[in-house]
Amino acid sequence: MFVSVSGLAKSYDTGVVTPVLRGVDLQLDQGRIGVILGPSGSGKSTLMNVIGGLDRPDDGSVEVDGQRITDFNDAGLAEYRRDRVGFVFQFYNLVPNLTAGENIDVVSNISRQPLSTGEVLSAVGLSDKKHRFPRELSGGEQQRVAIARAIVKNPKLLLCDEPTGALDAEASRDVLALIQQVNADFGTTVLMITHNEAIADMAHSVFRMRSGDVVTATHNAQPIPAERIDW
Ligand SMILES: Nc1ncnc2c1ncn2[C@@H]1O[C@H](COP(=O)(O)OP(=O)(O)OP(=O)(O)O)[C@@H](O)[C@H]1O
Repeated sequence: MFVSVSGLAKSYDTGVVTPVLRGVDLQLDQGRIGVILGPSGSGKSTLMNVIGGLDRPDDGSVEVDGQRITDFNDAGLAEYRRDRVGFVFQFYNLVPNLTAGENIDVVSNISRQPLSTGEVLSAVGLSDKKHRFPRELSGGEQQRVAIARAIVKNPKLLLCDEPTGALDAEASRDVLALIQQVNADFGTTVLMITHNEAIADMAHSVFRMRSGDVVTATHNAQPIPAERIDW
C-alpha cells in the first residue's frame, strides 16, 4: 500500500475541543488516483494536510511509500515535503512577480532530483508561455503552471486540494485531464479533494468523508477520462 492512514485523530481546541478527524482509515495503492469527497467541514483538508506533512495528528499513523511520516521530527517532515510531495491548491499560489518558468525554477532549484522546467512546461502544454507573469495567464493556465511546479520535483505523491474550485467547467476539465496525464506518464500517485461528485468517475479510489471520518471507500475498475466528466 502506497498511502496507508490508520486511526487518524485530530481535534482543535478553540475554547471548546472539536474533533475534526475521528479515527480515519484510508488506503491508496501506488500509481492510483484517489478522490476525497465530502461536505464542507468534514475534515478533508485536515486529512490531506496531515498526509502531506503540513500538520500533525493527535493520534494514529500515516505511512507513505513504506515510511511512517507521523514518526518524523520537524526536519524529517520538511525533507519529506520538499522531496516527496507535490501540492496543488485551489488558488494556485504562484509568486506574482516571477514568470511561469521562474515559479517552477524556484522549486526545482531546491529539489534533489528535479525534472527540467522545460519538460514540465511542455507536459502541461505551456512551453510557449514560459516568460509570462501569472497576471498574463488565465486561471486554468495558472493552475497548469501550479501543477508543473508541483511535479518538477518528481514527487511520488501529488496532493490536490480543490484544484478546480476556482475554474469554469472547460478549464476544470483541462486541469483534471492534465492530472490524469501526469498520473499516467510519471506514475505519480494522486490524492485529490473535491466537492464535485462527478469528478469521482475519473478516480481509481473514492473516499467519502462525513463528520471527520471516511465513511465509504469504493473502487472504480475503469475510471473515465476527465474529458468525459459530465458537469
Ligand atoms: N486551525 C484550525 N483551528 C480550529 N478549527 C479548525 C482549524 N482548521 C480547521 N478547523 C475546523 O475543522 C473542521 C474541518 O476543516 P477542514 O478544512 O478539514 O474541512 P474540509 O472538509 O476540508 O472543508 P471545506 O470543504 O470547506 O474546505 C472545520 O469545522 C473547521 O472549522
